[in-house]
Amino acid sequence: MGKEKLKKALQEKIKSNQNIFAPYIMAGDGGLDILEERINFIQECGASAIELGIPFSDPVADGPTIQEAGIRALENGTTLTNVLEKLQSTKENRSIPIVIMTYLNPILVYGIEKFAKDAANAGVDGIIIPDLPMEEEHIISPSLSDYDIAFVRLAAMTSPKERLVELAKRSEGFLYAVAVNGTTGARTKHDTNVTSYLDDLKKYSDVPVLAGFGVSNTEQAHTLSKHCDGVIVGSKIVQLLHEGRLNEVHNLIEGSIIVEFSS
Ligand SMILES: O=P(O)(O)OC[C@@H](O)[C@@H](O)c1c[nH]c2ccccc12
Repeated sequence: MGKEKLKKALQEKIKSNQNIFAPYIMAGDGGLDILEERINFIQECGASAIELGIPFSDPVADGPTIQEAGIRALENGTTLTNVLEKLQSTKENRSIPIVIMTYLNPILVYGIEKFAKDAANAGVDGIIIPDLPMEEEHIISPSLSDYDIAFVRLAAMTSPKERLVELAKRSEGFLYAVAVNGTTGARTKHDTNVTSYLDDLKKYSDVPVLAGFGVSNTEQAHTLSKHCDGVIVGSKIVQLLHEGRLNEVHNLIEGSIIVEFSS
């Protein structure tokens, strides 16, 4: 469970020479009743892990696509509590690691210790908290550690080298390399300096490095994966799922993980 499960799932992909692909989905978008079905579908498409977003009223790091998905989920009555309950009641049917992405506030409201305990019990393997700076993370890291939940850190392109080195050292499960200066949202290309940023993070990190923000097609996934271990795709996946374009989700995941040999 937990850290070990996440580590193993990612290492397996790396060993079999595939790129890692971790889709982000918004819990409760389309109703909590279809969450299990969506997780199973993504698992079957060959994803290595799922980043599961908890909807929040003030999602400062998110662009329009994920903001709108969050509003739909909140309107459906989705809360951290009922997401954890759903994960708990369906955990036997799932093998793919789950990483929860939530802003800090819902955890504070829930209670830090109780959150770590209930999340572990629900089969949550890792967590990402984008609005919790490194200087404040001691409020939660001991509880996560007690319950064996991997605490994934986010690296930003604007951070100085020493900070990136420290974040890489602390990160558990994988290191999330934010690949744009801005909010989440599908883009068709990245700045050219992203590649050297990823190369640097690979040097600093003992855990896999995954690039996220702005990835929306297989070409970008391949380009970025040459400089790290794989990608996280949010907005594009959220949009395709919302529109019921499951075939395209499948093609995006499958087409991104398979490394083509160039002659
Ligand atoms: O949507 P994009 O551009 O594909 O980016 C990934 C992203 O959605 C997901 O990882 C995420 C959604 N909300 C976040 C907030 C902070 C950090 C990361 C996230």
